[in-house]
Formats: sequence, C-alpha cells, structure tokens
Amino acid sequence: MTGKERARPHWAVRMNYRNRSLSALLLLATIGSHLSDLGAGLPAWLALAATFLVYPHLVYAVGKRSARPLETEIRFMLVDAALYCGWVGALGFPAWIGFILVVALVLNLVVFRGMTGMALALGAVAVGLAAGWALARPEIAPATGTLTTALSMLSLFLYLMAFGHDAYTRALQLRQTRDRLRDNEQALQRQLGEIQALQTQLKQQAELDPLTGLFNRRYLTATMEREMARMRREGRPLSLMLIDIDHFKAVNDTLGHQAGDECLVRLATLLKINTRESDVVCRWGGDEFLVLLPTLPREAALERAETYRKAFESLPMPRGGEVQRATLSIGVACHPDDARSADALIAAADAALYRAKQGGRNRVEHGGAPAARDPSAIDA
Ligand SMILES: Nc1nc2c(ncn2[C@@H]2O[C@H](COP(=O)(O)OP(=O)(O)OP(=O)(O)O)[C@@H](O)[C@H]2O)c(=O)[nH]1
Repeated sequence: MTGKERARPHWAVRMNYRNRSLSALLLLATIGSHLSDLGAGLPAWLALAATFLVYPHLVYAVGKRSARPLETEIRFMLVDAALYCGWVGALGFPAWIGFILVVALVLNLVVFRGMTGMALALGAVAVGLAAGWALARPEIAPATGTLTTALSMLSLFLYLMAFGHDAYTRALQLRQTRDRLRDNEQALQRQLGEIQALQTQLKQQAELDPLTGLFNRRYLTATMEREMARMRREGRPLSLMLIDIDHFKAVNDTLGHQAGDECLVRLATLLKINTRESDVVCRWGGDEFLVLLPTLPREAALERAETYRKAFESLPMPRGGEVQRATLSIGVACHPDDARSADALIAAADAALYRAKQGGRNRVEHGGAPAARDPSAIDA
C-alpha cells in the first residue's frame, strides 16, 4: 500500500462528502429562495450559510481523521437529519423543502443501516423539527413559491440520481472484486491440482524402476513386512522367488548394453503378464528380480517359477549375435516353512538361487538354509 492510498479517506466519507456538499448547495439555493420570499433578516442568512456552506466541510475534516470512519459518518448523518429538519421546523414546514429533506436524510441512513437506520433517522427528523419550530415559532406555511418549488424538485431529482449512481458504482466494484476472487480461486485450484499430480508422480517415481517400470527394492521392502504380517494373521503361506538372468554379462558384452536393457524389459514384461493382481514383482537390482506371492504354497510357486524359466528360455534375443538365448536361474523360498521373517525369507531364496547357479543354471531350486555365496564356484 502506498502512502497516497493510505491517506485516502474511507469510501463512505468520500461518498457522503460529495453527496452532502451537492445537496447543501441545492438546499442553499432552495431555502435561500424561500427566505428571500419571506424577506428574512441577516441572522437567518448567516445560519443558512453556516449550515450549508461550512458544516459539510467540517464533517468531512472530522470524518477523514476518524479511526472508525463509518461509525463517525453514521453519527453525522443523524446530525444532518436533526440539523436540516431544524430548518424545516423553523421555516414552518414548507411542503417541498420538508419533503426533500426528510426523503434524502432517511434514505441516507436506510442505505447504511436498513430499517434500524430509518427508525433512527425519523427520530432525528422529529427532534430537528421540534427544536426548529420551538426556536423560531413560525406560522405553519406549507406552500412555497414557484422558484422554490422548482428548485425543490431539482434538488430531489439530483440527490436521488446521485444516490442511484453511487449504488450502481458500488455494485459494479463488488462484482469486479467477486470476479477477481473467483479467477484467483480457480487459478489456485489449478495450481493445487498440478502440485497434487506432481506429488503423485514423484511418489510413483520413488517406488518404480525407470527401465522396467516395475516396483523397486524400496517399495518391496516396505510392502513385504506388511504382506508377511497379513499372511501370518490369516495363517496362510507366502512364497518368494529371486530370479537372475544367467550370464547376463555375456549378453551385454555380445549384443551391447542396449540389447541388455531390452532383455531386462522383456523379462519384466513376462513377469508382469504372468502374475496375479496380489503378487508383487520388483527389480531387485541389476539383472535380479524378486516376485512376492502372497497365499501361494510351495508347489504352486515352483510351478510358477518353471513357467517363467521355460517362457524366458524360448524368448528370442533382441538382436542376432553369439548369444542366441538367455536363461534364468530361480530360487524359491516359502513362509513359514523356510523362514519366518522377511530378511530370512529373502536369504533363503538367495541361497536357493545360489544352488541353482551352482547346479548349472537354467533351473529352479527351493528352500534350504541360507548359504554363503562363492562367486568363483558359480562361475566355474
Ligand atoms: N544392460 C544392462 N546391464 C546391466 C544393468 N544392470 C546391471 N547390468 C549388468 O548385469 C551384469 C550382471 O552380471 P552378474 O550378475 O554379475 O553375472 P552374470 O553375467 O549375470 O552371471 P551369473 O549371474 O553368474 O549367471 C553386469 O555385467 C552388469 O553390468 C542394466 O540396467 N542394463
């Protein structure tokens, strides 16, 4: 906010200042015309000047310095009602002057305070009329001269038009503010949607292997504990297999790293296609894959492992070359027969895989106690 904006008086103070000054000039002319018809003396003319030339500017000076400008304005509107109607009482209720003032003053308070405003304004009007009449004790004179009547009509017309225009301007501003708020809210909603989509994407990326699209080791570690606990609760078995491509280094060396990648993707696809919804397939690392099979007993898991082995063996290699086919070695372990914890189950499957490699590769082994791996023995 700039200093200039901060110094700007409250909108109600500005609006009322304009309306009060305009109506004061019109009333100055209207009541002046009537005083002239009456041949009024100097005190009446001085009072007229004080009321309609000085008072509106005093009100503005106080209003713009007020800490609570709206409340101050409303209090001044009641003073307006009493003061202006004091003139009506003092002049003996000339019909047109009284009519304009009562309409204008009551309307002012209705706009700011509704029906309560109307009641307050009528009270102030009554006080003003009584005080004015008590002060001057005039003859009751409802009629006004032709010029005074014309000025009264003009005053009422212009005052009501100014009021209508203010109402229109405020409604327009409110609509524009509402539209702007709605646009901002829509933009925020859009940004929120983008952030949420990005968060989902990041979460998925953190759990997925970028090459194969399978779950990664991090996901499996979190999931496996949960699945084992569930199977334990339900008293059902859980099988796990570790799958490793035989001599994968040779695939890379002979056909190239890209063909090696393609080989990994093909194995991933094969595993994905041949698993149930409840199974979890993950890339364990390098050319090693892990499949978690909740509720599957050993025999069914071994059958499944054989299916993978045979299907992969018959897959053509990505490109021609020295290595014409690749094979899998698979180690299977079952909970609760082979191990009771997640780590022990993985270790048991790893031991079975080791035996499969030792036994000549392209085979499935299962169960048994974990054994230390001896890479030289495998590759021998
Ligand atoms: N193309 C490709 N190769 C990979 C990737 N990750 C690991 N490798 C390679 O996979 C090979 C794994 O070799 P090992 O598991 O040590 O041995 P192996 O040649 O498969 O032999 P055995 O497992 O004993 O049958 C290494 O040469 C790694 O460089 C990958 O994302 N893409």
